[in-house]
Amino acid sequence: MGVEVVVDGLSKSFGAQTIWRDVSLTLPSGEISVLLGPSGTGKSVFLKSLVGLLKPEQGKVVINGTDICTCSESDLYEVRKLFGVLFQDGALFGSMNLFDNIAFPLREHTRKSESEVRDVVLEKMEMVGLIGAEDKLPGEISGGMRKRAGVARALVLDPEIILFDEPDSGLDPVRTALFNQLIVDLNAQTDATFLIVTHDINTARTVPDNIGMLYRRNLEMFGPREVLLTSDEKAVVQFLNGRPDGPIGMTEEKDTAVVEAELARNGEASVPPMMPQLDVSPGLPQRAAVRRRKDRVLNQLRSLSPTAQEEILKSLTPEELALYGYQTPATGGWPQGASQRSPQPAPQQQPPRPAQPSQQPRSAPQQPAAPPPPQQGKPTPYPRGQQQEEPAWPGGLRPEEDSAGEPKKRWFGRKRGEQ
Ligand SMILES: Nc1ncnc2c1ncn2[C@@H]1O[C@H](COP(=O)(O)OP(=O)(O)OP(=O)(O)O)[C@@H](O)[C@H]1O
Repeated sequence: MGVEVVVDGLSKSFGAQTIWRDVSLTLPSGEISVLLGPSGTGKSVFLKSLVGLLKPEQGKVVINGTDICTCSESDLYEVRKLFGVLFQDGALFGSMNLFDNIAFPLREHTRKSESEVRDVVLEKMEMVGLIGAEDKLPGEISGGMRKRAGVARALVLDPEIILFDEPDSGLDPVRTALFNQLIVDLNAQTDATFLIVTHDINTARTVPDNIGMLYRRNLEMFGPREVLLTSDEKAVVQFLNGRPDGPIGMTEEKDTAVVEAELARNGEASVPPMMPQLDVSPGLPQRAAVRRRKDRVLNQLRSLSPTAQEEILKSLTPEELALYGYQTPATGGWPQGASQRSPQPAPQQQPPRPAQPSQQPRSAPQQPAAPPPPQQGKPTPYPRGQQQEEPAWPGGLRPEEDSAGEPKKRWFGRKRGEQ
């Protein structure tokens, strides 16, 4: 299983230019996260900071207990071995064929024999659908194939964290959709922690488990996909709809009065409806992260926005609803923010392993409504150590204590300006 990446209070500037400040988020183990944001908001700078290529002035990036912002060079070298990175253009050596490009990290960083190198390279080329193209030069293949070769090279050292910097750049919509499928399939096969930086709205809507957005030098929000994809924040709605009218301008954010005038003239856009998350391709193992995520998100459900709660509950099968102790009201509709927990404790049994439970929103089962139960702890179906109930929305902030015992905010649903 991939490792968790904990980012805490990270700030980065270049001279007088603040790129972003006080960024805190956790990339959950083995899950797919997407980082959105208008051009120039520092997404690539963020990726480089995660691998220690850039040094933020403040904050921590903790991976396997090591803060890579302050650790020694030798510790940083060790932590970097956990990463695979897909750069925008694949970053292949133009004079080497694909086989040698993909073999390069193995020959540089391991003592594998040539026959072992061959086995690994062919295995990874097969995973990305490039078998048969071993002898091609990067200049002889399409942009999509170059990206897949870049992914194969990122995979050869069996990384636990994989970063994708705009995997859709330069790809047509069909190739982008195919690449998105590849990302989901690779996540199922590796169970590594994925972070994707993208501008592609379809990618954001169909691939990740979690989404964040950088905007106005802040992490506007980060959390389960349902939070951002149902958000009515003006910048998020503008971004998801790809509209010119809204607070995001050409270079900087626009004046409030200009935004108001634009929205009054053109009408406010609404949040596009949720799309189902992509399923893995037939014949591949299910993503182990789906089950872990469900357990994690259901544990913090009450801290999320009402619309996100509703979407998350709609994605559960009736069996899962019962297992987690929720049931739908008789109307079949979800009350705003009142995800109802069944008064009956969920049975202690192995959870079902549905084929791909979160793929299609399921129609709400028609059951009698349960009265709102007293809030009480309930064993999780997928226990992973001590987990705590989250505070109820609004705010959605995840209180923790810092070393001075003061409450500290991290993670989900954090909005600009909220303390
Ligand atoms: N090494 C550097 N030195 C100085 N400024 C830099 C450096 N790297 C990035 N920047 C600046 O940081 C800002 C954010 O750049 P970055 O490439 O991270 O944005 P981005 O969100 O990835 O943009 P895009 O979506 O267009 O790729 C830009 O203003 C850029 O000029």
